[in-house]
Amino acid sequence: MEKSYLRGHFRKVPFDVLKGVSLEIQEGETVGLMGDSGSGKSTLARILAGLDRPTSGRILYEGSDIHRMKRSEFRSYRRSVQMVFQDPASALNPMKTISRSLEDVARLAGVGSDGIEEAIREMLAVGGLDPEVLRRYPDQISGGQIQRIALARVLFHRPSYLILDEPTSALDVSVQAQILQLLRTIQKETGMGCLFISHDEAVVRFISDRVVRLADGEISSDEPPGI
Ligand SMILES: Nc1ncnc2c1ncn2[C@@H]1O[C@H](COP(=O)(O)OP(=O)(O)OP(=O)(O)O)[C@@H](O)[C@H]1O
Repeated sequence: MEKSYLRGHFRKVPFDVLKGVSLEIQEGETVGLMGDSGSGKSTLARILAGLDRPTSGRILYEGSDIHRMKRSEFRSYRRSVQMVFQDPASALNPMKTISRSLEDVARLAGVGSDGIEEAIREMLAVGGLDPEVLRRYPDQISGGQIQRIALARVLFHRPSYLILDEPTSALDVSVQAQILQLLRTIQKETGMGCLFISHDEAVVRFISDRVVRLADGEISSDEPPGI
């Protein structure tokens, strides 16, 4: 798969970010993706989540090219492959309490009025969150709590795959460790496949079954030293 962006003010020149990238993630597998800043990690993540298109090449899901799917199939793909970003605060409406935001998630997932309370309880449990957070606004809770809420929200859609783009980079080391532990528990319980993007080698190695590296637009497998 290839991806080029057009660059330049007067004359647009294509800039190749991804050149012949090939990556397969098996069900239940966690692949760590490392690479320097600007190497194209987020570009690849967005393409895999169906938020952007490759310039050429295909994204196959259960054997089907996602950009040749029927609209309803593509929508279902978008639900099956969820993404968590580095700055989840921006994904929460600052004008709504956490309770209202979680209620929206449940409604969007098709939960009726009588199931909302139970859905919110489930999200709190998955994120290991105190119900106390419900009446607060996003700027009244910690970065770790926001990331737990972000995880609980996407997991409510029961995704088959989760793409995490630097999900713990903005957090203190101790909070980072708690979120990674939570992720490990969730991975074990759900059997989800994950693509975990980080520039932090220790974090990537802790969470991943295998690690790949993106450099010069290409993917190579990254073996730990000594193997
Ligand atoms: N929409 C866009 N239009 C033009 N160029 C873009 C666009 N999005 C990203 N780029 C460029 O593509 C390259 C790869 O960006 P990308 O964000 O994918 O890298 P990254 O590896 O995730 O970087 P970081 O680790 O700093 O987040 C960068 O040079 C960036 O400037």
